[in-house]
Amino acid sequence: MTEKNKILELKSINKSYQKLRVLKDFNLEVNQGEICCLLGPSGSGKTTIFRIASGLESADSGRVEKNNDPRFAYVFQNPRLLPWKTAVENLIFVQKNYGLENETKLRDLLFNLSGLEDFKDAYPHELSGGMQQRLELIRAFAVKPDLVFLDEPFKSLDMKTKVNLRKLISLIQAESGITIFLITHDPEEALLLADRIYILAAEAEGIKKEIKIEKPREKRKIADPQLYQQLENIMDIFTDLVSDLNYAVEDIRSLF
Ligand SMILES: Nc1ncnc2c1ncn2[C@@H]1O[C@H](COP(=O)(O)OP(=O)(O)OP(=O)(O)O)[C@@H](O)[C@H]1O
Repeated sequence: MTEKNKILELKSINKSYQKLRVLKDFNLEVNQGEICCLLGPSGSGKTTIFRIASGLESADSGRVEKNNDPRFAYVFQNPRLLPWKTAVENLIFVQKNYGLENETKLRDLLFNLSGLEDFKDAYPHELSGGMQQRLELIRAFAVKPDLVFLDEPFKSLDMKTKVNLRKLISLIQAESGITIFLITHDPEEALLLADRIYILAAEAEGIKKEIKIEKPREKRKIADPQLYQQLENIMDIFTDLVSDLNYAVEDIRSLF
């Protein structure tokens, strides 16, 4: 990879599961120090892209290029914490892979920022779903990664936890310069967090549109006319992808 600002690039990726073609000649790039978001409807191949980009799964053909052997960290849709280890032991466990187990100050900072400072010695089953997701998130940052993959990290979280997690990600990213690759189906989440959004079409059609959000993250509000217009544009694209059920109107009227 020659361009300095790219940390990850997917080139001409093809992927099928049996007869189902999920990715066809798919291209995408993630730039150093940005929050890059992949936004798409359910089943459009987001998790498949995430797994291929992060090296958890191989493509049928195509190339994944990385710049300077970046350190990856992952946050999955459902927390994958080690149930037999306490919260702090979960962090130490992943830090050990990189010789970072003595980074006590970093761990303390992450526990404080996430509001989990009183739960360092709790086991995952003693934490609520939102707390587990926060722990999973700070565990990813605890390894001082170059690139964090977030696969729908806010799924099934309540509003307050979502807002807090967004703030946490935004602050750490802004101050550390860590690159984030966020996967989501929620346009609002993408607009509030991302510097750049790739909108994914359904059925192996690739990227439908790329949007850059210039406004500083801390000043973004969905009610802002500019951002709201972007949201409308995204919703229009999504609406095009939604199945038309009008064919059933007569049947619904007659059968109920
Ligand atoms: N291991 C697998 N074996 C067979 N089919 C698969 C496999 N993984 C994914 N698929 C199929 O590939 C398509 C894309 O799935 P993927 O999970 O990448 O989509 P997604 O956009 O992440 O969806 P969601 O938002 O619902 O998680 C789906 O039709 C899914 O059924």
